[in-house]
Amino acid sequence: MVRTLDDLDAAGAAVGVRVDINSPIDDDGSLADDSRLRAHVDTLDELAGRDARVVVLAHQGRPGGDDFTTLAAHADRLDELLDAPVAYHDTTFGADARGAVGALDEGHVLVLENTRFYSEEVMAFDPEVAAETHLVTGLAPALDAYVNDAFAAAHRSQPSLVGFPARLPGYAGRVMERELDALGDIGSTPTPRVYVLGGAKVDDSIDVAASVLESGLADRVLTAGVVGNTFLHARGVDLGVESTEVVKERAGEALARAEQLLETHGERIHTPVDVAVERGGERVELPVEDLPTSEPAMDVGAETVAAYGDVLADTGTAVLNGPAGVFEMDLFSAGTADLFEAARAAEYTVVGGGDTAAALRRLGLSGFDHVSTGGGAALKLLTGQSLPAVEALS
Ligand SMILES: Nc1ncnc2c1ncn2[C@@H]1O[C@H](COP(=O)(O)OP(=O)(O)OP(=O)(O)O)[C@@H](O)[C@H]1O
Ligand SMILES: O=C(O)[C@H](O)COP(=O)(O)O
Repeated sequence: MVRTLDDLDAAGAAVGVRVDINSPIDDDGSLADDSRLRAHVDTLDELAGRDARVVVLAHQGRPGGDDFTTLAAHADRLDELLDAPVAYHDTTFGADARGAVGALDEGHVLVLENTRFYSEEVMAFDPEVAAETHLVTGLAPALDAYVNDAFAAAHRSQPSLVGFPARLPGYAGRVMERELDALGDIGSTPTPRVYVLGGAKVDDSIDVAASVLESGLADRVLTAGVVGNTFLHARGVDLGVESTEVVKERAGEALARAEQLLETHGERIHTPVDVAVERGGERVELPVEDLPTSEPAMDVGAETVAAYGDVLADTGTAVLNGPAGVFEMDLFSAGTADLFEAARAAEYTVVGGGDTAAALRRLGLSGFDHVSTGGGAALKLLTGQSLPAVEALS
């Protein structure tokens, strides 16, 4: 059982709060999207409002990436979003950081530097070993408690995620609590359970399909996007040169696994019955029987949405991951918009995936029971696996 903020005596305490505010960064170093910061406002304002001294720990990007930057801009934006005053400090652990935490007033928030500026934080550790890292031993003495609100990073075993709770009393923040409530026990949600797998991370989606079909978590898998094209190809449909190239590039060795899955669970895996292409600047929908075509298949067609809609209307739980087409282009957004709309007919709907959440925002889709802040972390829970950072809290 994970303790929550309801169990924490916050007043006057120095509380380290691990959040996931890893965000897209513009060329000039500013934040291109602040939705991940907004997600943590409740947790941070609640703690500050309860007179905690709030110390924010977070990562941004990976070493070597263009988005691997300081958290100064994140602190500035949090200062605008939170009721509490927010300051930034340019180290994460050591005497300097401990001094800044010691000087922090009750009800104030201090954002420490990007945890991944330190090499230990890009490695995976068992919690007992993570508790001995410089990052943890160099900051924990200044803290009274640790809150993990970083659901989207909870599939990582890095020191800031699994090391602190070995040294300090650990609690789940409000984001973590909501995500675990919605996704933590997917096996007890209403049945039949249908996984709708789209998007372009084909190998990941094939892993998910294999896992949920074999464990029985999924009664059916509906495929769309490049994932759908891959299963069509694996079923022996010739999509045409362009789409076949994308499928081979995206699926790689996973293509053979898709073929095996069709052999063992083929009757539970649904593939598109029509696809949309661009012809003379117009959207044209082609039945699968009319393939191959020289244009790339960029979306599912209306017949597919109707067929999948029939399945979803009799569904207990719909789990949606990945858009049904290239939703970023107006010509190919209909499949995603209409399929997600149809999924709302299910008794309980959960949506996971970073690009999927962006698609919902862009297409103005709402009304799902739960939209996860996490990609990889959500998928782990949705395939019935546990998360190291949550285990470390328990
Ligand atoms: N038929 C298609 N052809 C090419 N690209 C497609 C097609 N269908 C969907 N996509 C692309 O798939 C991308 C999103 O796929 P992805 O698997 O990354 O989604 P996600 O699971 O929500 O994201 P994440 O796993 O990063 O949280 C979009 O950029 C979209 O344009
Ligand atoms: O954006 C994410 O998925 C999380 O912040 C985890 O980031 P990572 O994949 O670089 O560990």
